[in-house]
Amino acid sequence: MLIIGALWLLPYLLIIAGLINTALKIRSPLAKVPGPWYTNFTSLVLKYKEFTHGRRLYIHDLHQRYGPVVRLSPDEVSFATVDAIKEIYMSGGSGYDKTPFYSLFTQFNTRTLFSTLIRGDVCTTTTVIALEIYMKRYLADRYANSNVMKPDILSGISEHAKDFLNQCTKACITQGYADIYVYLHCFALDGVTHQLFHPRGTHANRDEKDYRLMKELSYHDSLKSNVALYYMPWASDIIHYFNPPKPAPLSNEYVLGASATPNPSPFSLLSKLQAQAKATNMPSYAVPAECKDHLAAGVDTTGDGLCFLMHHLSLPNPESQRVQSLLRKELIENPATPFDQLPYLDAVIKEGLRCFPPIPMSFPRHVPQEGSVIEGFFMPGGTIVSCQPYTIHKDPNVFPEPLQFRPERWLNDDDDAQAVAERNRWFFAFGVGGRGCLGRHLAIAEMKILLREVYSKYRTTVSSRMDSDMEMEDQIIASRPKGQCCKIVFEKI
Ligand code: HEM
Repeated sequence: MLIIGALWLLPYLLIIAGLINTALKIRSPLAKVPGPWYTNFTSLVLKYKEFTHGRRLYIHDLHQRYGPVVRLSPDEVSFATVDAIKEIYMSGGSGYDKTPFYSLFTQFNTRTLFSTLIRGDVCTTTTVIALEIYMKRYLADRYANSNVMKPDILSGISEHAKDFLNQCTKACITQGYADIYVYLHCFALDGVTHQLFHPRGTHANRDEKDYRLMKELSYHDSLKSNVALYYMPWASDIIHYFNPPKPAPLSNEYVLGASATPNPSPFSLLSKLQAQAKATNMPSYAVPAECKDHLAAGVDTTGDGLCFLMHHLSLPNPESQRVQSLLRKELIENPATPFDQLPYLDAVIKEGLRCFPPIPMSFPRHVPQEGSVIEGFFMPGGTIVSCQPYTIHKDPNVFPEPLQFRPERWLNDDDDAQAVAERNRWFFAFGVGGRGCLGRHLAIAEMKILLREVYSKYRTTVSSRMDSDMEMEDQIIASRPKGQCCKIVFEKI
């Protein structure tokens, strides 16, 4: 009775709570950060943009309007300068830890290198104690350039590049074009599994079962349920009820089986992980979970990056044709030069990753508890801060005419060495610092070997039957060609 009698107070209490909340927001240090007025009070617009594949472009647009520091929500700020990159990602383990966003990437309910948030992180929501950051140092030698450049690894990648070209030329004979999106993702799967599991790597451009495995990995649409899970982990049962997680029987079966292979090749990641598992009491799922993580990290990234790049080189405009001809000239004139000593090839790959970074979206981190000053603004502890390659790579002061695809901007003879060095500092496609990409050398070797295989023998053009959208479409962290199809004609030279 008393409670019902006091109900008339409720609207007043809500108004007072609202006013206190507003006053706190206005007094928050983040109120000083440039950004639309509503981002001081709500994250709803940002969440809506994330839910509708629009986060990256929304943030980019805000940077163009408000400058290099932009408030995205009452507790999130985006930066677009190299000094901010240094502070957030390279402060030598200073405590800008990954946010719980990365919990979306656990594998077999186990945290892995990519989804571990902090040093010595102990997983509370899932079943197993995390792999710690030291694991990265331990595994790093498998991805070091000196390991990737071993003949056993390079010959495997070359073989897979030949399979790719073989599929494309066969498809051109039978249907007049090749859907390179499919065959490039097969190539990326084969390349990464060669490194992970040899001799149990896949041959997706030859083998029907491996091809289906690639399809399972690369053709999914899980953005909305992942965004919902991130913001409402407590509602996971309801979210899964309405949007059940896509089963991945082929990849799970493959990874579990391959991870148990006895005596994998000494250069493989698996050999190192198995040695570690023997020497320590690593939980049983840690080895397959780590392998699945690297599989996921290495397929869409390399496949999408190559797809955007080859599509661009094949466009029917004089500039694309010019770049393709120059690339071919370098490859034909230097058949015996190792692929990592071809400057124009290197510049083409770099420019491709600048214009079309496969992970173009922010890599979110938490400000350490004591707070920090970034670009002159105080960020309270716990603020989410990030930079996104999509915006970093388009700064016109560093990359003049940023929308133009110009490999020459990476060559010393085009400009002075200082400008090129500065551009390298702003190159952010693989992230940087302690949590930067582990597979970068492998990815670059794969891309170079494939482009050499194709462009030293073939001219490529976009097919007249190309009817798919090649716009970048945001997924949860990566972006892929929207239509997931890219029809290219291969013509022997
Ligand atoms: C063009 C291809 C690739 C691109 C653009 C790329 C990009 C990235 C980026 C931006 C990050 C950091 C993300 C963040 O900080 O949130 C990352 C992390 C990572 N990448 Fe890659 N990646 C590529 C290929 C690969 C490959 C082939 C592998 C391995 C087989 C791999 C394994 C990893 C791993 C394990 C991490 C997590 C590192 C950590 O958290 O300490 N990546 N990658």
